[in-house]
Amino acid sequence: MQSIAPYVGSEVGRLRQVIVHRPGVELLRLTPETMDDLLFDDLIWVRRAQEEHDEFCAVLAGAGAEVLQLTDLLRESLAVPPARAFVLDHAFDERIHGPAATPVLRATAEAMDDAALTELLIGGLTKRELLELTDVPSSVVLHALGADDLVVAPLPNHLFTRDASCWVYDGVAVNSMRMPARTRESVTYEAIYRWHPRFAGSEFHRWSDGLADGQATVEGGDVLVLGDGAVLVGMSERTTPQGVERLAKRLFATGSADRVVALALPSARIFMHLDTVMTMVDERSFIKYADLGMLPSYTITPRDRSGHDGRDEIELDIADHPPEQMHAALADAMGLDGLRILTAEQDVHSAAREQWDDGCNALAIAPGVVVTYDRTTTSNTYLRDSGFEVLEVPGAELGRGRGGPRCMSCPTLREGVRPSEI
Ligand SMILES: NC(=O)NCCC[C@H](N)C(=O)O
Repeated sequence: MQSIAPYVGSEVGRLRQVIVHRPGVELLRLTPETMDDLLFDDLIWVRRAQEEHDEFCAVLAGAGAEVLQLTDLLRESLAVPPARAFVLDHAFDERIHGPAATPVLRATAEAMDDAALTELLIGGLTKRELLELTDVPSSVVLHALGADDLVVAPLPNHLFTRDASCWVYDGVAVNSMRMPARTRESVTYEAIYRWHPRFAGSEFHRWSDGLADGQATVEGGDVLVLGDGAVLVGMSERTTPQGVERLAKRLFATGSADRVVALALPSARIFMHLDTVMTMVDERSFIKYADLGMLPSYTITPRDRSGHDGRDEIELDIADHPPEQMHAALADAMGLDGLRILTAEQDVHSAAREQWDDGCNALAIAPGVVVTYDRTTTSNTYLRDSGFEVLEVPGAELGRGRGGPRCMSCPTLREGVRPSEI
């Protein structure tokens, strides 16, 4: 097993290792009644989504990246007794399942082998399935559920491995998630990074405390590792100023970064994460949704630390930038004279449709080489005409969860770039 320490030095450097999640039984739990709460806009044809995802993985592997499946990592982590205990402690909760059902659920799960437990944790469990496994004492919570209602919620958004954890330089944020449907995803990553043999033996920093962070939510779709000590964070529907502040302080305390640009996005589902409207495609270029416009931003830097020590002592300097300075502020943080902003010319309806279909959610696998969905034809053609290599993957089914190639990838090893030398 490879034991190179995880490190993500940039947004666009060569991708060496990445965590993905092949969609599975959890997507079969979506129904017209549950899909809204589970943050999907439509039901998925799961077999086709799996084929699409397999093509996505083949493109990443073909480009030289080691592709790690989240399911494998979780299953292998569960073989480590403290990881198993941690996951069981966090998956079943009296506040959700009630005091009568919780110990029974936990004991039922504890008796499962690692593969079955992995499927339960990601795929969820209905009352009928539970009753096939065990006798349940009188539980008002279970009594009130229909036979096919879910007792343990599925995690269909694990498909978007980017969000619940993100690596920034030599550390990882296991994120506190904004939406209830996604909070348990952080438990999976905690187990993997703390106990999976691939990660447990490596030294890396922690940029957040995941489940304990409460309102200080950050989601990886809002975090862009610009390279050379700079980070861009979208304050969005999902990422709060509290989360940005904690991330900045921790990054500065270790010296892993010294510039964080926070961009104030509108709080709306179409702009749910920064990477749904703006992604980096080479060392100085960003693809940007036409209707995003110019937004206010702040550049956060560490104040001179003389006289202080210890990470809690880090103080921040915050420089405000009005909307018209958005690109200049970003370029400045990157040590560049200017940025190349790529926005395809198309009518407003077509632009809105392509954004919704993740046309801006490009995953760079090397500078100037990006993976996108095939359906965003205008954006893809525009990128090619602008000199980029575009590797298309099918997204007819995967796209219904509102995430594209960047959302579906959590890089764990990626080379750095030095924008200031471009
Ligand atoms: N980075 C991303 O934009 N991820 C896509 C997340 C989609 C998911 N259905 C969600 O609403 O959280």
